[in-house]
Order: sequence, then C-alpha cells, then structure tokens
Amino acid sequence: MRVDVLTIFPDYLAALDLSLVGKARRTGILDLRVHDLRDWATDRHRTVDDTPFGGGAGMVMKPDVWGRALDDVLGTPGDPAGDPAGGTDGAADGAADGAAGVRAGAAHLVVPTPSGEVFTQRHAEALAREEHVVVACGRYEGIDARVAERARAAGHRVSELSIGDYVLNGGEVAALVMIEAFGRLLPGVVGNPHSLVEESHGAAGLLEYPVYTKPPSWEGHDVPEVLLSGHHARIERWRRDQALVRTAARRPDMVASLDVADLDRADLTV
Ligand SMILES: Nc1cc(-c2cccs2)n[nH]1
Repeated sequence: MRVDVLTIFPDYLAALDLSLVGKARRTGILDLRVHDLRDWATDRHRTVDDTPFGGGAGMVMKPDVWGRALDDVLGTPGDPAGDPAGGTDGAADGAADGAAGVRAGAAHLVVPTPSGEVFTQRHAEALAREEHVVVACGRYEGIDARVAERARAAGHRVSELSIGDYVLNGGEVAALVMIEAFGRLLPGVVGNPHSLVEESHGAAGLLEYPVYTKPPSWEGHDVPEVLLSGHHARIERWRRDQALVRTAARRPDMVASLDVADLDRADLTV
C-alpha cells in the first residue's frame, strides 16, 4: 500500500518511523512518502496561504499550490500505477523532491478537517483496502474548498474526515491517527492477526473487555476468579458480558446497533 502525506510540517510525521508502522515501512508493507507542500509554491517565500474571500480572521491555503501538488501525487484515475519516484522514504527527513513528477495510480484523497464525517474503525478498514491513499494536511483556517471539488471532478474519491469533535491546529495529528489506524490493519503488520478481531470497535461492535496479567493479587486488588479457572467457556461468557456492560455504560450510542438477543441473555449484573 502506498500512502502520500502532503504537509507544511513534514517532521510532524516522524512518529510514523517508529513501532509497527515504522516496521511496515522498512519491510515494504507500507510505502509511506511525506512531501513538503511548500515544494509546490512558486514564489521565493514559498507562500501557501492567503486572506479569505468574504473576510474573516485567519488565512486560507491557496488552491493553486495544492492543485500542483495533488496533480503530482494523486496521479490520474485509471492510470496504471506508476513507479513512484518522488517524496521521501522517511518521514523524519523533511527534504522532499515532491516537485519531481511523482506518478501514481488513482488514489483516494483523505482531507482531515473538523467539519468532516467522523473517522471510525469502518473507515480504517476501508482505507486499509486501498492501494493508494493521499492525505492532505491543512493548516490555518483550512484549504480552499475548490481543491476537494477539483479532485472529485477529476474522478478521485475524496473523504473529508474528522477524528473527533475538537479543533486541532492542523491535519498532521489527524493524519498520524488515521495512518496508524488503517496501517496496523495491513496484513503482516501486527504479529497476531487474531488480536485484531477481539478489539474494541471490531466486528462484534463492542468495546473490549477488561484485561489482567500477573500478579493474581496486587495491592489488595484481585483478578476476577473466573479468569483463573481455566474454564474457557465460562471465561468467554464473562468477557462477552463485560464487553456488553462496558458498551452499555460508556457508549449507549453503540448499543442501539447490537443484537438484542445478546443484551437479553447477558448477565449484566457483572
Ligand atoms: N478532528 C479534527 C481535525 C482537525 C483539523 C484538521 C486540519 C486542521 S484542524 N481538527 N479536529
């Protein structure tokens, strides 16, 4: 899978050199390239923003700079996937030769924004199935709306996604969140793929049950007896009930979509 990130703060993405996503990059599972948007600016100050039409505070990111960058990175829908030549092979080194012709096949453009559809595990699962994702990290008051409009008109899928109802200073943190969320789902990234099944927000649509490890008693707090019983059926039932109780208590919005039989049967007194 190829992921391109366009940002004026390439070093923000350095965290993607670490841990499982970093290993996925080094083993070739994830081809992540970080580009400095200023490489597509045309003036000597490498300007990427300007004042908003209609007035108001702050600055808006210029459509022409984004247009040139996305033309190089998105590629053209239907093109055979080219052998990408541009961008960096490490998030840390911000030097990007993004201006070089980076060719790629049709890509899915993701634009982090507080005014987007809320990003969920379903989005992560869908993005993990893409061959090429481009993340456009906006700053200031946002990116000129015509940039997404033009990408859609050119035939690209464009998803404007929020990672939650709060406002960040830029899209880079949201990009880190989303790339980790879908990157970890790529085959070969996490050691035990089964662990992906039982996670919160997984296929069961439940929050995860509480977990414990040694010692069995710690400062007067004991591990629930059932987990020490070796009785696998009882343990499975207890975990399922705990997941139901947690979901009902913490995320009533998720309960609505649960199979009622589960709720009726569960021992919710746990
Ligand atoms: N969920 C979310 C996204 C954002 C931003 C994306 C780009 C600039 S600010 N804030 N909050």
